Amino acid sequence: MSNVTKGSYSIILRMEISQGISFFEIASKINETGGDIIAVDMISASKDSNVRDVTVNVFDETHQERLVKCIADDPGVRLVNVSDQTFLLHLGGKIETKLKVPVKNRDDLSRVYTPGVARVCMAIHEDPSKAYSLTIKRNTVAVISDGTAVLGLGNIGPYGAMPVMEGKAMLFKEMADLDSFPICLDTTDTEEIIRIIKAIAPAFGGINLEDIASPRCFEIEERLKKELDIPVFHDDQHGTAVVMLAGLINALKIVGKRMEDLRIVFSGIGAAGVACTKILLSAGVQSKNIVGVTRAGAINRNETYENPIYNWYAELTNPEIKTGTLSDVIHGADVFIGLSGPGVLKVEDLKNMAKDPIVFAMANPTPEISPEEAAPYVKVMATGRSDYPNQINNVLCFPGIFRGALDCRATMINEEMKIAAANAIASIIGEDELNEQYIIPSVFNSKVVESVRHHVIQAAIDTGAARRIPRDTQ
Ligand SMILES: NC(=O)C1=CN([C@@H]2O[C@H](COP(=O)(O)OP(=O)(O)OC[C@H]3O[C@@H](n4cnc5c(N)ncnc54)[C@H](O)[C@@H]3O)[C@@H](O)[C@H]2O)C=CC1
Ligand SMILES: CC(=O)C(=O)O
Ligand SMILES: [Mg+2]
Repeated sequence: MSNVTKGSYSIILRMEISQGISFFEIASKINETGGDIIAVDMISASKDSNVRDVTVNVFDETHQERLVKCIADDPGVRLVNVSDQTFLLHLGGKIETKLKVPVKNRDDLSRVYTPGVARVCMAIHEDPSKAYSLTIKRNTVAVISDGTAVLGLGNIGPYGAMPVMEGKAMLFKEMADLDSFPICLDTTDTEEIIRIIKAIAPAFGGINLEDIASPRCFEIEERLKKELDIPVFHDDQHGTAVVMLAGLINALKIVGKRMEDLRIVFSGIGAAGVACTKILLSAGVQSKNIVGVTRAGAINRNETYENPIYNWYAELTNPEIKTGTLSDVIHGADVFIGLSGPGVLKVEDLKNMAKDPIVFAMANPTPEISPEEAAPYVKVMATGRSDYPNQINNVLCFPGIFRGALDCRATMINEEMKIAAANAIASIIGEDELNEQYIIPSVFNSKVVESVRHHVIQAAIDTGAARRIPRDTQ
C-alpha cells in the first residue's frame, strides 16, 4: 500500500493521438495495465491527430505511474497533460462564504452595515448573550489545527493541514448544516495556541480542535475547556473514541464477548489512542486487560518516559508488565485497536490473537494492516477508510455531537454526552442487519446525525450542561 493513497481515484490523460493509430489500441493498453476507462472526450481534431481527454480510474500512485509511462512510451501518442481529479476538485479551495440576506442597494447596506448595524452591536454590548441570536455564533464552529498530526501524515504544518480542515468544514455543513471556519495556526506553542483560540472564541458556538499532536493536544484541550464557556472538543480524541466504542459495542454482539472480559492491545498512544482507552474504561473494559504499544514497544511501569502521558498509561495498564514489540504482546488479545501508522500489524500477529479477533486498524490514510491481508484471520475488521466496509471514522460523530451541543447551547461536551453519542451510533444498526461487514452505519446514513443530536441533547440536559432546551426536545 502506498503511504499516501490507496483505493481507486480518477486521472485525466490528455493525449494527442496520431492519425492512423486507432483509439482502441490505446484503450487496450490502458485496460491491460488495469486502468478502468470511465470517459473519453474529443478535445480537437486535425488531419494529423486527435486530442482526447481520457478519464481513467487507477488503484494508487504506483498504478498511475505505470499507466502514464505506458502511454508516454507509445510512439503514436503525445501525452499532453495528466491531471488528477482530486487535485482539480481542490483548485481554489472547497468552501466559500454565502450571504443569507441581500446587499443590493443603499437600503440593504444601511441595515447590514453602518449605520443600522450599530444598534445591533450596542444591543449585544449591553447583553452579550444576544450574540447567540444576532450573530453567526449559534451555528458556527471553529475547526482549528496547528498541522502537527494531520491524519497519519504527521507534522506537515498549517498549510498542509488546510485541505483536511476545509474538508471537515464541508462535512459539518453537509451532515449537520453547521457553518464552520477552517483555521490553521502557524505556531506550535501551547500557550500561544490557547491564547489565540480564547481570543477568537467570541465568534463561535464551539471549538473543534483537529490534528494537534499529543501530548500537547491534552493540555490545550483541558485548558480551553476550563477557560471557555463553549464546547471545546478535540475530534481526534473524542470523535474517534465515540465511533470506535459504537463499533466495538456492535462487534461484541457478533463475537458474543463482554467488555469486562476483553483483552485489548492498542498500537499508538497518541491523541486518539489515549481517548479510546479512556472511553473503553468508562464502558467497562478493565485496565488490567489493556496493553498500549508505541514505536518504542509496550508501555510498562518498569520504564520512565519523557512523555507524561506514557507514564500515566504505564501506571494504569499492563500490570503484568509485558514488554517488547507489538508482535510480542498481541498473543491472546481479543481486540486490536490501531491508531498509529501504516503496516505495523502483521498476519502472523493476527494468528496469535484469541478466537474471533476484532481488528480496528484506524490509521489514516493507510491502516495498520490492509483488510485484504487480514480478512482470512479476523472475525470483524474495520478501518478509518471509506473504501472498505466498517468505516470507523470520527466523521460519524462530530457533526451530530456539535449539532446537539450547539442546539442546546451546551457549555461543554462531557463524558455522558459522548457515551450517549456512541450508543446512538451503535443502535442505528438493527439486530437483523448486524453482520461482520456491517457493524457501523455509513457516514451517509441520514439517521446518524439526528440520532446523535437527540441523544447528546438529552444527556446534556440530564447532566446540567445544556443552557436551553430546544423546542423539539421539550
Ligand atoms: N479513523 C479515525 O477516525 C481516526 C484515525 N486517526 C489516525 O490515528 C493515527 C494517530 O492519530 P493521533 O492519535 O491523532 O496522532 P498522534 O500524533 O497524537 O499519535 C500517534 C501515536 O501513534 C504512534 N505511532 C505512530 N507511528 C507508529 C508506528 N509506526 N508504530 C507504533 N506507534 C506509532 C506515536 O508514537 C503516537 O503514540 C493517525 O494515523 C490518524 O490518521 C486519528 C483520529 C481519527
Ligand atoms: C479522521 C481523522 O480525523 C484523522 O485521521 O485524523
Ligand atoms: Mg483528525
